[in-house]
Amino acid sequence: MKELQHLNKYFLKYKVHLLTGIFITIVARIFLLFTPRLVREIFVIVEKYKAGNVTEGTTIESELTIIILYIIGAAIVGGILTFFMRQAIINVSRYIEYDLKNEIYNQYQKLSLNFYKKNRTGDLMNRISEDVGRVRMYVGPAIMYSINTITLFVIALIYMFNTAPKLALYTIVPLPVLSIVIYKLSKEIHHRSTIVQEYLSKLSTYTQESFSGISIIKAYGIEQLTSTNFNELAATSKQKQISLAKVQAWFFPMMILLIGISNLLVIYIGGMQYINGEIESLGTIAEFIIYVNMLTWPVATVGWVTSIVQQAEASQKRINEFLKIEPEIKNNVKAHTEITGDITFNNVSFTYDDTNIQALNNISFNIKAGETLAVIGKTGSGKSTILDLIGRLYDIDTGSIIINNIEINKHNLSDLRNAIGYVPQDAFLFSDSIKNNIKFGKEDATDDDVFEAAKNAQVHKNIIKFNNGYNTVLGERGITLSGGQKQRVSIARAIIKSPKILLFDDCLSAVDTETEEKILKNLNKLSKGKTTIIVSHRISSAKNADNIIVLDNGEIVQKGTHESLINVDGYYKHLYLKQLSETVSNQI
Ligand SMILES: Nc1ncnc2c1ncn2[C@@H]1O[C@H](COP(=O)(O)OP(=O)(O)OP(=O)(O)O)[C@@H](O)[C@H]1O
Repeated sequence: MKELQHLNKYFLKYKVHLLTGIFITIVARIFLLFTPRLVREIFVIVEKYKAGNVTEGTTIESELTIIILYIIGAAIVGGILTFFMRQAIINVSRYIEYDLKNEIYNQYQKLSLNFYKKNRTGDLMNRISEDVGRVRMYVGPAIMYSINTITLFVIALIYMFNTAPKLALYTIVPLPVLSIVIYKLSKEIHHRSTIVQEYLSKLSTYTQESFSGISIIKAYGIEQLTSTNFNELAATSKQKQISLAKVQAWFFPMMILLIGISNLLVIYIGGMQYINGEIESLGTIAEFIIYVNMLTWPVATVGWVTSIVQQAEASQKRINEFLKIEPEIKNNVKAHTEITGDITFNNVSFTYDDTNIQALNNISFNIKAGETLAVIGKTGSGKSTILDLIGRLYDIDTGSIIINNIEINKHNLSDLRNAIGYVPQDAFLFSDSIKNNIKFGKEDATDDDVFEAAKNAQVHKNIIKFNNGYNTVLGERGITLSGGQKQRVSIARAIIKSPKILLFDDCLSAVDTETEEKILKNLNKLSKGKTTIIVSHRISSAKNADNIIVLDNGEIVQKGTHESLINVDGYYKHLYLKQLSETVSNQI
C-alpha cells in the first residue's frame, strides 16, 4: 500500500464527497437489512394465525400489508441511497483519475528529450491510460465495495447472532472459502487478461504501423506477408481470449455453488434447530437465507477487491517511477530575462548520454544580434546538435553558451524558448488544419498573419489550390502534403511568431533551388534584426550568411564568409565546386 499513499492528497482534496459517500453507504445498508427481519415477521404472524392465536382475518391482513409496505419502502429508500452512494464515490474516482492523468501529463511535459529516448511511447501511453485506469478501480469500486462489505457484515452479523447464534456461526463458515476461491480466480483472471491486453496492444501497434507504412507495403508488394503476420498475431490473441474466458466461466458457477452450500446449511441446521425447538419460527430460516444471499456478493468482492488493490499498487508504482524523475533541464530563473539574440559558444563540448557519442568538441563562435550564421558539414558532424543546445534541449558538458551576456542556464527557460523559432529537419505537422498548424507558432495570430507567413514561406499558392484552402485538414503526420510543402508550412509556423532567434535545420532540403532562392530572399527581409542560424548541406543556403562555420566530426574545421572560404582549399570550396558543376550540368 506504500505506493498508493501518493493518492492520499487526492483523498484529502475530495474528503467531503468521500465522507458523504461513506455515510450514505452505511445508511443504505441499514435500510436494505430491514428486509430479512420483516420477512421473519411475516412468518411469525402467519404461524401465529395458523396456530389459532390470532382469530381476526382482517387484523392479520392489515399487519401483513403494513410489513409489505415497509419492505417496499426499505427497498426504495435503500435503492435511492445506493444510487447516491455510487454517485458520490464513483464520481470521486473519476475526479481523481482526471487529476492523476493531468499530473502525469504535466510531468511528461517537463521531462527532457533524454527521458523520451529511454522510454518507449507505448509505455508512456500505457502509464497514463491503463495504469491510471487500474488505480481508479482502487479509488472507486474497491473503496466502495469495501465500505459496503464492512457495513453489511457488521450489521448483518449483529442481527444474525442476536437472533440465532449457532445458526449464524454455521451460516458464515463457507463465506471465507468463497472469498479465497474468488481471490484465486480474480488473480488468474487478471494474469490472463494482462496477457490478452499485451496481445491486443501488439495487434493494434502492428495494424497502426501497417497503415502508416501502407505506401511502403504496397510499393514492395508485401501485402500477403503483412496479412499472414496479422493473422498469426490475431490467432494467438484469440487463443489467449479463449483461455481467459475459460477461467471467467468458473466465476459464477463457483459463486452459485457456494451460495447453494450456504443455503443448504441454513435449511439443514435451521430445520434441525426448529425441530429441537432451539428456534421459535421458520421465519428465522427465511431471514437467514436472505442474509446468506445478501452477504455472498460482498464476501465475493473481498477476493476481487484484494486483487484490484494489488493491481492498483503495481500500477501506481509504475506511475510513481515517472512522477519521481527530476527533469534534467530545469528553469533556474523565475524572473523574465531579455533575449536580443547575441549568441556565443565558448569551447563547448557535448556527448549524448545514451549513445556516448561526442557530437561537439570544443566549439567556439559568436553571432551578434541580427546576424546570420550558416553551419555546413557532413552528415553526423554535429550541426543539429548546435541548434538543440541553443534551445536548451540538452545541457552542455563543458564550456559555456552565453546569450546576451548571460549563461544559457541562467535564462528563464520559457523566455528562451519563446524567443526561438525552430524549423526541424523532419517537419512534424499535427492532424489538424493547415491554418492551425501555422498558428501553432502564435496562438493569437490573425488570418492575415497566417497568410503573410505562408506567403513568405512560399507555400501560400499551394495551399489556396486545395479545396478547403487553409482549412484543409492534414492526415496523420501531414500525409496530404509533399515533403517540400511540409517543410514550408513548418517554416511559416516559425516565422509567424517573429522570434528573436530563427533556427533552420536543413529545412530547405526538399524544395527546388528556385523556391529555395525565393524563400531565402524573403527570410533575408524578415530576419532583419533577428539572429538566424541556417544549417544546410547546400552552399546556396549558406552563401549570403554573415558568417559560415564548417563542422567535421564535431569540430569547427573552417570559419569565414562565403568569399573567403571559396578561396581556400577545404571542405567548403570542394562542396562549392561540386554543387556549381552540378548546377551547370543541370542547365546544359
Ligand atoms: N538524440 C541523439 N541521441 C544520441 N546521439 C545522437 C542524437 N542526435 C544525434 N546524435 C549523434 O550525434 C552526432 C551528431 O549528430 P547531429 O544530428 O548533430 O549531426 P548533423 O550534422 O546534424 O547530421 P545531419 O546532417 O545528418 O542532420 C551523430 O553521430 C549522431 O549519431
